[in-house]
Amino acid sequence: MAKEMDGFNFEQRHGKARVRVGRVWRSKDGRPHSMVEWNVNISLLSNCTGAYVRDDNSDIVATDTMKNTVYVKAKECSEQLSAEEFAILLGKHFTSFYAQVFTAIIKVVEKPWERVSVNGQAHEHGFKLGSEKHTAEAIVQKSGILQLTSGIEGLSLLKTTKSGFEGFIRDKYTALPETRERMLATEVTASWRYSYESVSSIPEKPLYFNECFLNVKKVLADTFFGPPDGGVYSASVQSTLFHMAKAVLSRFTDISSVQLKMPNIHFLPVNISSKDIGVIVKFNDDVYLPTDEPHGSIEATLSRFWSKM
Ligand SMILES: O=c1[nH]c(=O)c2[nH]c(=O)[nH]c2[nH]1
Repeated sequence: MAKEMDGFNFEQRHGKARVRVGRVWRSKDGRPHSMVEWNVNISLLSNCTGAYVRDDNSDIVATDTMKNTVYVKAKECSEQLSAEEFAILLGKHFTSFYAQVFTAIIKVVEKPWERVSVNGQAHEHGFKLGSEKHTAEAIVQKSGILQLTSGIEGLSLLKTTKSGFEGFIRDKYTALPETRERMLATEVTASWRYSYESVSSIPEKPLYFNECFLNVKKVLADTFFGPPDGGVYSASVQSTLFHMAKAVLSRFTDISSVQLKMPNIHFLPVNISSKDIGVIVKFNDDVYLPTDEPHGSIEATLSRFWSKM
C-alpha cells in the first residue's frame, strides 16, 4: 500500500529470504518416517515507516525473529502438512500475532525428496531426490482474505516425434524450414491459483494440496504426450501449452487460473560435410545437437472469466 511521505509516494516491505528447514515426522511406532525440505521466503507488509524516516524501530518485526518462527512453527506441526498449508499457517501467524502486520506473503519451495523402493517395497526411512519442485505462495491479509497459488518448477518433458512447426511468417530474415517432424523438448514452469478466498475456506482434507499437485502434474504431462500408442500431434509449443492449460482448468474446478512457461529447448539437426569428403553425417531425424541456449520462450496465462488473477 503506497503512503505519502515527505511529498513522495512510498511503499515498503521487509522479510527473510531463503529460510531452509527440514522436518521429519515419525509414526506412532517410529516407522515409517515422512519428511519434507522447504525453502521459505517471508515478506511482511506492515506499518513500520518510522524505521525508514525517523530511525524508530519500535514497529519492526526483526527478520531474525521471522526466521526463528519458521522453526518454531515447523516444530509445532505434529502432523505432516503440505507446503501450501505451512505457508498459510505462517501467514496467519504473522498477520494475527503482530498488530503492525497487515499482509504476509509467504513462499515455500519444496525439494522433491521421494521415498525409495527397495525390491519393490517402500522404504520406511530412505528418500532420494526427484526432479520437479513443488512451490506454494500464500498471501494472507489480517482479515483472513487469502490468495493461494501453487506451482511446479523444472518439469522437463520431451517427445521425439509428433511435433512440427509450419505456416509461420516468412521474410528475408527467415531461414527456419517448415517441418512436420521434429523433437519437442521443454522445461515447464507452471503456477496455478486456487479459488479459495479466505483461510477458513480451504479444504480440511489432510495433504489435499499435495494430492492436487500430483494430479495437475499428471494432467500437464499426459496432455503434452497424448496417448501412449501414437501420442498427439503438436503444431507448435503455443498450441501444446494451450491444450495443457485448458486441461488443467477443465479437470480442476477449484483452480481459477493457470500460468505456463514453456521454453522451446532446441535439438538441432546434425549435418556435417567437408569440402574434401563431402557429406560425413546427413541428418535423417536421428542425430541431434542438444542445446540450452538460445531457447524459444513461450508463456501464457489462462483464467476463468470470474478469476481475479
Ligand atoms: O513451436 C514453436 N513456436 C515458435 O514460436 C517457434 N519459433 C521457432 O523458431 N520455432 C518455433 N516453434
